[in-house]
Amino acid sequence: MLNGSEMISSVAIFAATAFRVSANAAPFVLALLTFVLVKQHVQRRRMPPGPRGLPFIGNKHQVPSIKPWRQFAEWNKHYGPVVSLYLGSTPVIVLGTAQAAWDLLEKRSDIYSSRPRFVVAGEILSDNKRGLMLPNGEPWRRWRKVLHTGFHSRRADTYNEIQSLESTVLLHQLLTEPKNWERHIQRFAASVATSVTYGRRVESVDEWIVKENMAAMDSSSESTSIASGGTVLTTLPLSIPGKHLVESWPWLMKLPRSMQWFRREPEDRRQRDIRLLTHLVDDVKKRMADGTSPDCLTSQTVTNQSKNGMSDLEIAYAVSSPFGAGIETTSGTLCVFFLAMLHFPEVMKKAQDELDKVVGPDRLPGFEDRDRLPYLHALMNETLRWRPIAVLGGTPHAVIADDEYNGMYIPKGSTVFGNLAGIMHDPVMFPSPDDFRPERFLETTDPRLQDFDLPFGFGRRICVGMHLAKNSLFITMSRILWAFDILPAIGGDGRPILPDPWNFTNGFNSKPVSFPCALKCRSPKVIECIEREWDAAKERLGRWQ
Ligand code: HEM
Repeated sequence: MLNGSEMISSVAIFAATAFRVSANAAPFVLALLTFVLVKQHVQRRRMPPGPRGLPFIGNKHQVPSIKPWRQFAEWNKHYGPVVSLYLGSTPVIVLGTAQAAWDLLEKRSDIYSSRPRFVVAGEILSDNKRGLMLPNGEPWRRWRKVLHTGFHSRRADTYNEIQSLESTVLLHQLLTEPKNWERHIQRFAASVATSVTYGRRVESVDEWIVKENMAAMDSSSESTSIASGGTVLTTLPLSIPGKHLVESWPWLMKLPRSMQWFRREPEDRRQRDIRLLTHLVDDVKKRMADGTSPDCLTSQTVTNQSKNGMSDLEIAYAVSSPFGAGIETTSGTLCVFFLAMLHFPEVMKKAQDELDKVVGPDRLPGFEDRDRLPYLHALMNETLRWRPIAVLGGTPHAVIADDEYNGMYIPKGSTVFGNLAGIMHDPVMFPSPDDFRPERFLETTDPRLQDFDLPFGFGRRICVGMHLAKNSLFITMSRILWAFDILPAIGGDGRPILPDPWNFTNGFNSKPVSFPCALKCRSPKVIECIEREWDAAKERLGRWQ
């Protein structure tokens, strides 16, 4: 929807432009506008079905800025698995079933793997150095290769040691300070990210490296949200009046630089980001030189600089990607896990029975138990399905050539959302979708569900940190359930507090709004084991200090 400042600025610009247009040019402009409208109307009739919009603004007024994925899912229910709409002059395609998303974003990924234009976050804020927002092309391929080399399946397993040690720290924190469970989870996710990226762990989410990086990522994801198909996904308060406008009217970039009011704040932020990201890489280089840096994404990428052909600055931006993409997604999914355990205690009990049988009370579960814990594995998949954090499928895709799907025309330049919030609740693929039933992943013979990658996106853009994320989820979920019963907190009136299972944040990633819960240690042996393992872990963690 157009906000107040957008509306005022649009009218002002339109009036100023109209004023300058001479009387002779007016008929030409009118003809041009009519042509655009007629073309859009004709094109729209061949496109997938969808809600009727208005001239110029399209469906902007119908897309809520709060949790737009819910409206998208409603439209998919009403119009079918492929829906089209317009946000301003940008055609938008919303995919509401996994099949439609696989058919287009995977099978045709040669044309569906680009990104929409991100004027503020991509071009101004990061000078096109944040790969998540880069269109399909050589710079994105170089960026992606660095991250793929750092996090492909076998390489991700080389980080098991730090994930295991960090999850031991997490258990100890949950044991000694259970009230702050959410903060401990965030610290775990942040520390895994800094360790695998810069070979340096963090003791607290208040450490500057986390705070500074999160601030950099926040400003980037704020602008990304705004750009994702016009004003959809606007979630954070905007500090730059009229910043939206340049996403809808990129020709404003052609104004003399001094008149581009929307530039100043992101450009200042860019200088700050460059200083921070360069400092982090320099620190790793220094530790590489004196032989104290553990193997990490930055050390690998710096070592291979002549092969990957990237500049120092490109490397600094590329290796920072796990911060933006990996912390909130991992910690948010773990919060969903806590929420689900409160609502479905019978599932928790089943997983604990499996852990007791396979692991027993005398040692912590480890990565070596992975293949012998099928129910736990199914529980992890069900957590990712029940409430996907990347509600709209992460950053939207863009299609770079005209296409046709089941007789429907999809124009080049469309923004495409794989609406995971809707897809994961498609009752045909997931019967009784609101239930939390890990069994659905054990009963299925569908290989796409047995090897469940759907929560991680599609095609060439599929989450590059998927294996690392799955390892983090496995080790934390198995150890937490092995050690604790997750129970509702007790309110002042003596009654259990059960949080609303739909109370989620608005935003690019949507996670449960903070809620209290109680953690009860399952046996005295568990406490002994956590204390023992924590003592042993402290020394080994020294490598990542
Ligand atoms: C539970 C945790 C996670 C979930 C649910 C998740 C989900 C996603 C999704 C849905 C996408 C969009 C894919 C698409 O465009 O089709 C994505 C992209 C991405 N993810 Fe993750 N992610 C998680 C953890 C991580 C971690 C730990 C890392 C870091 C190592 C990471 C790095 C990335 C990157 C760099 C991209 C952009 C890929 C590109 O544009 O080519 N993610 N993720």
